[in-house]
Amino acid sequence: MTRVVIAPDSFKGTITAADAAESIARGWRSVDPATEIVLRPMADGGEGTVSAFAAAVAGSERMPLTVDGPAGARVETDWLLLPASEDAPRGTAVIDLASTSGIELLDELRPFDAHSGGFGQAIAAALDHGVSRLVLGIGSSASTDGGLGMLAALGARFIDAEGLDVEPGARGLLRVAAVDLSGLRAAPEVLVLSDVTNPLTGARGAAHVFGPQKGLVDTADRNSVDAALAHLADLLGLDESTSGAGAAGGVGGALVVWGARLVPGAGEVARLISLASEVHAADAVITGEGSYDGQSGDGKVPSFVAALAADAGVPALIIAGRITVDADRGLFAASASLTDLAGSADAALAEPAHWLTAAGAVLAESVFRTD
Ligand SMILES: Nc1ncnc2c1ncn2[C@@H]1O[C@H](COP(=O)(O)OP(=O)(O)O)[C@@H](O)[C@H]1O
Ligand SMILES: O=C(O)[C@@H](CO)OP(=O)(O)O
Repeated sequence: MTRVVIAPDSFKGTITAADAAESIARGWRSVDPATEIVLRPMADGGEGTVSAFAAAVAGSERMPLTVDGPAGARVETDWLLLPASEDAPRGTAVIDLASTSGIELLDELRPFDAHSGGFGQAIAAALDHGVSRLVLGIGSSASTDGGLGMLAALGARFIDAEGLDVEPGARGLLRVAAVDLSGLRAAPEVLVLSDVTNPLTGARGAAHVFGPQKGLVDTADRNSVDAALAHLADLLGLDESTSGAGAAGGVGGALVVWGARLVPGAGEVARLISLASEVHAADAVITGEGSYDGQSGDGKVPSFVAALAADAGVPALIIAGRITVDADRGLFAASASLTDLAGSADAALAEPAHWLTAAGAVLAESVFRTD
């Protein structure tokens, strides 16, 4: 083993992608100091997307602003201004929803009241600045509001049966009777990096798949929100089956209505950091995320990196905070779970860097045992 690429996503709630990659490298080097290690922290549109661009694009500038967070309290955040280029003469704004309306900004889950308004406010700020192009990362959201909050911040109106504006969040979504897009700001060129490819509704849709992690724990509640998303799609003329429309609680679908183009985020970030050529030149690639589970096949970082590795004929290895029984282990030549190594989820969550280093060593040993 002479060259190893380490390309994890962040481990949500515990450690950034960059720190995770360094910790894994430390563990690998403790087994084989001679291996050349290439660090390529990844993101998929969810948290860490702006950071990945900031690290990769020279001359980019953080633009601070304050928005209404997912629970209403003000959040100090920023968007990223990429330098002007031939095809974007007034610059490109990169904004991630995780930094304005993300689940990690909540003190407690608010399945009916959390909303995506702050993301719309940040987009409006970038439009006010006059940028030529928007690159929007979506994922890691706190809400299932169908993108109502975001579109409202951009000038749309969502009206109840009495003709009044509905309240923010899924609570308002459940009562929408009509939409008025006449005041919606015009979209420039908008590229959306989506962390998942799920449709808006149904068994693989926003409410049923990502609702529970946001607090929509009752099946009856998820069914109501799912039906409300379907109604919203009808009103907006959106095809519910659009790939990625179910990302970030339906923000993906709302952005399609605004005229955006949705692409799988992992692929776009990988292109930016030249991951494919690094993987081709490697003897193995290590990826990872907090929870490697049944959702991870839908365009998330580990399955994307595994596909790149398969194309290159290079073995892929995975480290995750936990690996559930429904996860597809078959994509990887070896795996390590921090929860198993630490003996409990609490222990793994308490010291992520320590257990990532241990996992890096375990994977290196497994490779050298079979060499
Ligand atoms: N160090 C860790 N040890 C154990 N589990 C972790 C660790 N870090 C994150 N997790 C688990 O991973 C979950 C987040 O999953 P992750 O894959 O990072 O995000 P997502 O699936 O939303 O992209 C957390 O809720 C937590 O349960
Ligand atoms: O925000 C969400 O609804 C989901 C899917 O986009 O993101 P994550 O799986 O990262 O929590």
